[in-house]
Amino acid sequence: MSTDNSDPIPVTVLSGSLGAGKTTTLNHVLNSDHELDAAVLVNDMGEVNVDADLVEQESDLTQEEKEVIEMSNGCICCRLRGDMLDEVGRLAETREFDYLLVESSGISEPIPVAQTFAQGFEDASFDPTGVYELDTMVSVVDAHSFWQGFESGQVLTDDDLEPDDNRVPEEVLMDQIEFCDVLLLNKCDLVPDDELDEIEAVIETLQPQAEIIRTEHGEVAPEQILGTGRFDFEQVSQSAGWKQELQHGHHHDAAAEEHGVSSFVYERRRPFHPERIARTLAELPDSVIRAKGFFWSAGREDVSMGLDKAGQSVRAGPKGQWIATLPEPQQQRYFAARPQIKEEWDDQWGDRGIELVFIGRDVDEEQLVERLDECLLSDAEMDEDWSNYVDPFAPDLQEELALADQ
Ligand SMILES: Nc1nc2c(ncn2[C@@H]2O[C@H](COP(=O)(O)OP(=O)(O)OP(=O)(O)O)[C@@H](O)[C@H]2O)c(=O)[nH]1
Repeated sequence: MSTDNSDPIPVTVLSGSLGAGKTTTLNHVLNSDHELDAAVLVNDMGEVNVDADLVEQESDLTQEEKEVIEMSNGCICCRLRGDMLDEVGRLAETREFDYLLVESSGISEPIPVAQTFAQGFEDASFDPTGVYELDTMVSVVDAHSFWQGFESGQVLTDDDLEPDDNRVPEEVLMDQIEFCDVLLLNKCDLVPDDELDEIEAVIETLQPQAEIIRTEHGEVAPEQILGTGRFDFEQVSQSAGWKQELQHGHHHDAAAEEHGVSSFVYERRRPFHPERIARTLAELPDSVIRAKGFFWSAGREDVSMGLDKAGQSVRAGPKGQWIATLPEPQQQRYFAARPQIKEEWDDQWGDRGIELVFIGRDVDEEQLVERLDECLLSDAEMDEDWSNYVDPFAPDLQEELALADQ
């Protein structure tokens, strides 16, 4: 069976940390669905592409039925975005197959891969839109090393990533959890059930919309990750728990609460004292797994500061603009689109304020709120000249938050 030439070829992308079980899952699916006429694109960081050999060896499918394209020495999401499109373009022209499976390497990030398929890539010779259609974004998460995954504290080396990209493994893991349609919690054979329940409660809070499937040795039914039709760029971009919480308010999840997993929004219309909040953010308790949002730092009325905490990694710094600093016509457009902004407008400060989401396990919410409140300017400080305050934040979010005396 092969697809009609005019139908777009569905694509499933598997992301996941190194060793999470992507290849194992891929082999399981290829071996259990013999009707499937799939091309497999494997992107691996190593010089020798072991994964492609594995896929070839273990699958009964003949070379004619299945094409394995190896791509080495780079990460799909950056250097090889163009190369990946060249390959899938060549595949689309010369081979007939029903389905494209992409295994992206351990540190590659799911969002750029999805963007490449959904929107193409400016410098590439091949435009995938209309030829390919992203069907399902799958993230394979290693249950056995789940907690360590948020504690790496490592910095990826220059060899792993583009020079302007200095993200740490827990941030990439967070993207994999937050940006997927189906999440395979793999290696469940190595973890006791009560701990799996706990891990699942955390994942559900970080990512309330994906389907979570527990697996052992990647044993998933092919139809759970192929031809699901679940992918929708807009929807998945909005699916992260912190975004849902900011946009739609708090949602009670009994299962999560039973396991001590909670989330809340901290919202104030007053600036933080820059040094106090920098210290507090740098010292957030380990129980806070995820924090995200924006805040107003006194003395920096020109920009909104962003906060992005994933596991041990914390970034805070200038992120965006306040609507209050935009030219009048642009402000009017915001008011028209979101009347709530106008309703909450402050005569003096406009939309400046604080909105931070915290997600964690066994977080002492009361204590954290108290600590954050202490970082707000006092009434006396509100009348001070804020321009004398020291700004401890880096000029952008490229650097992790670190305090000089720590
Ligand atoms: N115990 C156990 N081992 C597993 C499971 N799934 C995979 N493994 C083993 O974990 C190791 C890594 O699995 P792979 O499928 O190669 O992982 P990967 O995500 O493709 O790894 P990279 O391609 O290196 O990023 C292999 O030795 C697998 O046999 C599982 O569910 N349980």
